[in-house]
Amino acid sequence: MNVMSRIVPQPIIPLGPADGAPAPGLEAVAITKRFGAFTALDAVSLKLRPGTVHALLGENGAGKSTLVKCIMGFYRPDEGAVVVGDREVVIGDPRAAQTHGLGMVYQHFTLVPRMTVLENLVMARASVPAVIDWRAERRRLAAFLDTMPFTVDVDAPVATLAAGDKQKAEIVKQLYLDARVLILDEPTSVLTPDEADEMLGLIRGMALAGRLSVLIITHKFREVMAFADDVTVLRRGRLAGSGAVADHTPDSLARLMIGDSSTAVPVERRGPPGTAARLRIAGLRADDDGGLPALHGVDLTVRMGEIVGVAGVSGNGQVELVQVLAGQRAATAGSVSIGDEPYRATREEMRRHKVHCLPEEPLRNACVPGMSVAENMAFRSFDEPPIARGRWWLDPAAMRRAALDLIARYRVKTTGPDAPIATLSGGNVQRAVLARELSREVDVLIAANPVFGLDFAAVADIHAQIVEARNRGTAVLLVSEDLDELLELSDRLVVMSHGAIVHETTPAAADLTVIGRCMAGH
Ligand SMILES: Nc1ncnc2c1ncn2[C@@H]1O[C@H](COP(=O)(O)OP(=O)(O)OP(=O)(O)O)[C@@H](O)[C@H]1O
Repeated sequence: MNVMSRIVPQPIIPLGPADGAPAPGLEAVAITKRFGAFTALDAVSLKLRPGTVHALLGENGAGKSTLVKCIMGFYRPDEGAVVVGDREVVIGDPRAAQTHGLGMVYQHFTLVPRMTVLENLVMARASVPAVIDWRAERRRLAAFLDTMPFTVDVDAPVATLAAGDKQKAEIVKQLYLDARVLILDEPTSVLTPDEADEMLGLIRGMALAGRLSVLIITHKFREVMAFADDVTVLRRGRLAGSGAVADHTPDSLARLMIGDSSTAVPVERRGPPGTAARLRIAGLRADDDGGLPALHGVDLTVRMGEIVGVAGVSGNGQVELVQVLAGQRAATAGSVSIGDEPYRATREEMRRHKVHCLPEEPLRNACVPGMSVAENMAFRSFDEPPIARGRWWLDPAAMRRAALDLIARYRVKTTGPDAPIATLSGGNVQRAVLARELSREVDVLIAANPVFGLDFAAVADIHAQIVEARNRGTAVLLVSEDLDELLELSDRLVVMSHGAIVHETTPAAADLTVIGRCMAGH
């Protein structure tokens, strides 16, 4: 335990969630939210019934996060009200949401990795005593966990937990903070399908038992159909439909989400991959941020016109591999070559070999959040005509024109090319980066979870573009945590575990049990 662990007796405070009172419902009534001249939510209402799971659906940029942020006090709605139980409440900030029994679990983990679960939970409380009685806190948490349908190792540092356990710890944290209405923003996107089902099953069980009311943002119809009682669908900031899930099918939900717009037709892989190796990785080693070895000698070849899928549980070196190939991390040993030339991922080499990267978390890893959409879209082209004029000058009008073209072609939802890219919805940041990277000639494409957080129409679009690039001869290294995506798109599939390639197969010959075992490190 850390330096704060001085032991001083403290009274044990009773915990709310196990006190037997049923969880309240939540209502958002005619919420309107404007950003300048843009109306992100237009009189949207949503009713979460007590003790139920309610799915919130909508394409990227439909307004789901904005609605949730209005409920949780991150934003003040311009009009409308929030009702918890039978009382209208004004939630000025997220701390106030906590006092009304509202808790939020995000897509990305928020617990401090180096602290234990217990330390995280105690430190997250609204008021933390100056001197903490860790023994009493531990007893209190153990008693609380006894009332839960799952266990979490409270003494484990969060960094050592598997993704599913981290997400459980995030949920435990909210319940420990007395949340009775839980809002989950794409909670399963970092989990394997089994972990997702387990977590959603537990949540649903707790809702059925009346301990929780749950609002869940998700893009996965399967999860809606299997785990939600009710559904609300948003389209372009308006309510498109709502009702019991039992009255819907995935098709009817898809229609509510996108109206009459069409989705991309799947593209078949045409012809066998080329014979010439384009990207060759040999004995590649690299350290992680903490200086510990993350890549232990990766050997991998991608041919022209081939998609090589890299499967694996996150945290097995995939991030470091992509970073080395993108020039964001130095290798400690081994080599990478493109064609017959050594490749060190300098800007000049990336341009010459037409190497393009779609990293994870593009807002963090591939954008400057405060810069405009147009500027971010020009990162690849600002020093070339027509945007560059001579050696020193940029032509802002040419940059804007190029951005307007990409915004239209890649259907990026933004108020315009001058908007800071951080104001776009998560999915639309992703689209903007994809537009920048895929709209040029691409010989080598390195993509890490390229459809993470995208709605189903955008997923179809991006998948079609990746396969089209492959059919044109691009060598594609596709790193993904979604095995279905890899099986659908790849010519060849490898499994990465503990920083090395441990298995190779084709999708046709793939044995899921073997892949699962390799992913688990056995
Ligand atoms: N702070 C802000 N300033 C300006 N516009 C914003 C801001 N926050 C959100 N928007 C806009 O509001 C709209 C709704 O965004 P929101 O993030 O709610 O969408 P979403 O449905 O959650 O999408 P995704 O599935 O991509 O996460 C988007 O067009 C977005 O650009």
